[in-house]
Amino acid sequence: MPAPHTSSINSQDPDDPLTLAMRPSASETESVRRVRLQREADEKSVSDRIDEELRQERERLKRRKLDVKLLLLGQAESGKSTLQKQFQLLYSPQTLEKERASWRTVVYFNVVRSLKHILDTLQSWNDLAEEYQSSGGSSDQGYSSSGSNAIAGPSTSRHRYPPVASSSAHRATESISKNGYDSSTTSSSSVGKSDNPSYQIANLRRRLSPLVAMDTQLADLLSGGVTVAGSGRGGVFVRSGWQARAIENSSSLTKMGRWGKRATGKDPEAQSPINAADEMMHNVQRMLELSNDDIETLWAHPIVKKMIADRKLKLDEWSEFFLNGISAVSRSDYVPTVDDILRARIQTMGVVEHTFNVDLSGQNILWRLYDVGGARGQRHTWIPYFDDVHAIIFVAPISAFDQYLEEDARTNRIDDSLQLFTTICSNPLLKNVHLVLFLNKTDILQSKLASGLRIGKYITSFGNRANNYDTAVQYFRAHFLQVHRKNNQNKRVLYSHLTSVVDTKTTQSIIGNVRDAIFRGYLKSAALV
Ligand SMILES: Nc1nc2c(ncn2[C@@H]2O[C@H](COP(=O)(O)OP(=O)(O)OP(=O)(O)O)[C@@H](O)[C@H]2O)c(=O)[nH]1
Ligand SMILES: [Mg+2]
Repeated sequence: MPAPHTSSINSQDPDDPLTLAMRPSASETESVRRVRLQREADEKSVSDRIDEELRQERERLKRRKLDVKLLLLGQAESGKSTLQKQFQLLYSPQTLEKERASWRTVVYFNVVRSLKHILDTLQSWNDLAEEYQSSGGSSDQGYSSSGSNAIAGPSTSRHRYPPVASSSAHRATESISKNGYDSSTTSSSSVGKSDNPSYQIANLRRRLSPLVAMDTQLADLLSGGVTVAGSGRGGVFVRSGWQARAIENSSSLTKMGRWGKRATGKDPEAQSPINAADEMMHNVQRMLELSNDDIETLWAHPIVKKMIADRKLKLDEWSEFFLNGISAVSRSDYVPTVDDILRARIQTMGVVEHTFNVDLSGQNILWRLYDVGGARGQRHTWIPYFDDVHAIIFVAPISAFDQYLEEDARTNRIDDSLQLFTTICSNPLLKNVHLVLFLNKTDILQSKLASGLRIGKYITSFGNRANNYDTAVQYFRAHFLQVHRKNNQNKRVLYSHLTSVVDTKTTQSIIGNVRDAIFRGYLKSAALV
């Protein structure tokens, strides 16, 4: 059916009132006629263009109807984006390869945030640290509120060099040399001169402060300067497209010669934001390289180890991963490996679409995978995607029994996952959707139980069950299955898997099974249409 505006211009019916109204007057001069004809031709070309756009949009929607749509849902930090990376690695490895350099910004940010968290925690416990000192950091007696300033050691005012809080990357590197970061003037061995742990920590704090001060600038670079309430210790919310910004930075860095030359300030391009970002990344890399020994010393420090063992210092999985591998990360030629990319952590903001071409039984089908932000403040953005989705993978981290939501410190994370799963299972819009449950982070569950953490301490209904992996998995699985059973009017099947989505080999084989099952459901629903 033609669009209304075309019918009014082209209508040829002589009795049509609009045609009558638009008929040229009998006294129309030649020049007026030419102008009128030109105007009508212009209007027709605009109208034809709009018609063509509408036709293309209809085509696109028709094709879109044939695409498989898959939503990844679950609370923050459950592993949705990590699972999305595994899909990407399997079906579009070249795009992950292209993004590889951009992940360096995220890894640096993860390292800097982790150092900040360690130093802040040490500082906040400094009043209680006397026993740590007197026991050489190996006491089992825990902390006492002795009121000493032991861990932080000399107060800031007694520091030989004031800590650097400059927001300028350039000033920060300058202060690194002044503060003795330069390995030719000071090395980490000077830290070890004193046997006093508080002195050691204070010294490390001072030396690492310029690097730690880069935290906000790295966050701004990743988020494009958009700060969102609820960006927690995990870091920063990023929208889709953040890689493009970071890739631009990385490629211009490569052009500069492997972090080599710095902008002189004479080149007008040096004033551009990209160059400011280049310079900042260059400085962070140099700081990391020069601080490598200090980071290793801090990370291996008996007080830090003891605080982790006593659970006074809680670190996220990515913190431990990158601090353990700091010597590789701090090298000037560091490029994140696939494993690093799978471990790197940034919070997803809103809903991000990823597309893959999947070949199945001779058919090439486009899969649209939607990765969502799982924090509470992000969940309202999911709803528009419920309309025509074919399948959902719900990711629930069952290692999180001893953790609480960052957005609500009173809610246990397993409870939150179960509540969220209830709302998904009971949503009428989703009643025919193929549902898959990933009970994720089983590797972390295993190591937490091996370290003696007791589930019953955090989840009272676990009671006196055996505190081992099989019992725990059975218990958590039963709870999720029960939620599904109670909210399953349509008698749909729930497919569940025990996963550790950082493990590429097993995850990719699970993805293969999930893909086949989703595709069977998709073919059935396509046959019904
Ligand atoms: N060890 C281990 N780490 C995991 C696993 N799954 C995810 N992670 C890590 O957990 C962190 C958070 O994972 P993400 O995939 O970013 O979490 P998300 O669900 O996308 O979080 P939001 O975007 O905030 O909703 C990352 O550092 C991952 O590497 C797992 O099975 N085992
Ligand atoms: Mg995410």
